[in-house]
Amino acid sequence: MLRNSGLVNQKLTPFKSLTTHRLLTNSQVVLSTIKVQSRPSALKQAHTNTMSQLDGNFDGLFAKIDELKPRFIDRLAKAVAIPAVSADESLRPMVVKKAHFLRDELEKLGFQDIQLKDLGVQPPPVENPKLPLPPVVLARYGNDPAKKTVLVYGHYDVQPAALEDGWLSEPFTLVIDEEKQLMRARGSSDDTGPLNGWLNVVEAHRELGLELPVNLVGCFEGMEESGSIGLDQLIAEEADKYFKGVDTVCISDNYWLGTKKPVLTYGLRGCNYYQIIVEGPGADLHSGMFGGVVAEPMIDLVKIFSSLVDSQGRILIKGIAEMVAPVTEKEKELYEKIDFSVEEMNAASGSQTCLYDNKPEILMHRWRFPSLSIHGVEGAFSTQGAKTVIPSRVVGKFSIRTVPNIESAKLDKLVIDHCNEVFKSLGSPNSMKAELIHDGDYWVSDPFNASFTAAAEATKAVHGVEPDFTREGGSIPITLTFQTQLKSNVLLLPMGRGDDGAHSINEKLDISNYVQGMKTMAAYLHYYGASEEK
Ligand SMILES: NCC(=O)N[C@@H](Cc1c[nH]cn1)C(=O)O
Ligand SMILES: [Zn+2]
Ligand SMILES: [Zn+2]
Repeated sequence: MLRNSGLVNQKLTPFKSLTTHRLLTNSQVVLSTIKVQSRPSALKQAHTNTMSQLDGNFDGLFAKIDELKPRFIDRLAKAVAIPAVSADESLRPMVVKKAHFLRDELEKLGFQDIQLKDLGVQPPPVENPKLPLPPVVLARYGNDPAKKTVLVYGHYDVQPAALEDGWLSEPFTLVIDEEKQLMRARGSSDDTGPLNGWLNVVEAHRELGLELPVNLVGCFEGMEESGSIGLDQLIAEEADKYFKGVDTVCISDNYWLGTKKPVLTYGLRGCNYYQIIVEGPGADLHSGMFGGVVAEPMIDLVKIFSSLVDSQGRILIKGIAEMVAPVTEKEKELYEKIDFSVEEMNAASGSQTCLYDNKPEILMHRWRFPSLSIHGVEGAFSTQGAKTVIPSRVVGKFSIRTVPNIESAKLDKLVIDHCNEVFKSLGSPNSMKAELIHDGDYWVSDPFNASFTAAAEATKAVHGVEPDFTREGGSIPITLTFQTQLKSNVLLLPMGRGDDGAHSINEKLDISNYVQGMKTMAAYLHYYGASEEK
């Protein structure tokens, strides 16, 4: 269980919803009317039009985003209030409800061709074999052949959260901490805040009567936190249909490395998630009557767990290290230049538990080496007190973050064979099954393209500094699929900070990151729309 960070004496304001929204009607939307024969000359014309509307600076657009801040916070408050936890089967209706909320917001903002794509039922392993997957929400804004098309991806599902885990306030209520100028709620940073950012950018343009410089295609899923199940297939099916003509993909679903310097991200680790089911006695038993007499599933599980990884974070499963790409001399130079420190790492984890004492090693272990994490045990006693029970069935959960050049299928075999061997060596009469729950590939790309350049220019325009180019230790399973299926570049443009507490207790998004993030998104669209190449 995660512990309370100990923050006290804050000035807290539960966010009060605004009751009035002034929205533009469709007739107020300024869409380009340029009719074109050839794309390059049309693009040039379109660039001139959209950039000239801004007169070469973003002052008006940025001022509008500042002005609309209360409305944008209101939208976020409404969105995070829906507990769309994809990993909790009982909350699946809430995930679907949030898809409907998103659809309604898109409709109000004048998005077109809004579709809720049904992905069928969730494949095994799953408790309820009829559990429907939440829909993928597709929408477009503008369809002008003279403009470039940017696909923006986000996810509306969130990680689980419970007050008793140590949250300072109810996780599905947006709370504004006035003193720290931050918004706290599950999903504020990962990924409801950034997803809302795209909607807000469109709203700011509409309010100004300012044409969007690109066509936008929105692809918003509700299963990212559970492996993006079903989305690969949808992207393959829609590559030449809904997604036809997409020039680049922009994902805002990760974080700055630290708390001050904006970054653009060109790499992610993958994630293969496994479970180990150990079963024995027919029911949970009294340990006084059965302890020492029956084989305990929890004891077997702990033995297997301890064979996976050591306390220094070294993976003990044979054959994995051999698949990892060697570190090159040139690569080592990269890490020194990144703005980060051991202190920032410790501050983000709220502890002094870092396994490495220098920046390059921390970054390499976060970005380019695999890691194995043990997440929890289903079926085991986990609350306060001292219950003397022998659980009859336990399900252990762990995952491996993957990196170049780990082959996913080969990894699965190594992991499952390892678990089977260790269990066999225990000589236990219990039964054990190790299996993959879901997986998603790692992704590393070349950041030298028009989309990254536009994002770097946008960052400079908003923050006054050049961004660092970073990789990310987390995973966004669908990134590689977009790149391969749409044959396009993918840019990761993070909104939140490294200390946002995504997946942890007290997840937050600084109000400045929300606002500056939207300005960066908006400027990015303008720079990218005006760029000569894809
Ligand atoms: N913001 C990205 C993110 O949090 N991604 C998840 C994806 C995932 C993979 N398996 C389960 N969830 C992450 O944990 O990195
Ligand atoms: Zn996310
Ligand atoms: Zn996440």
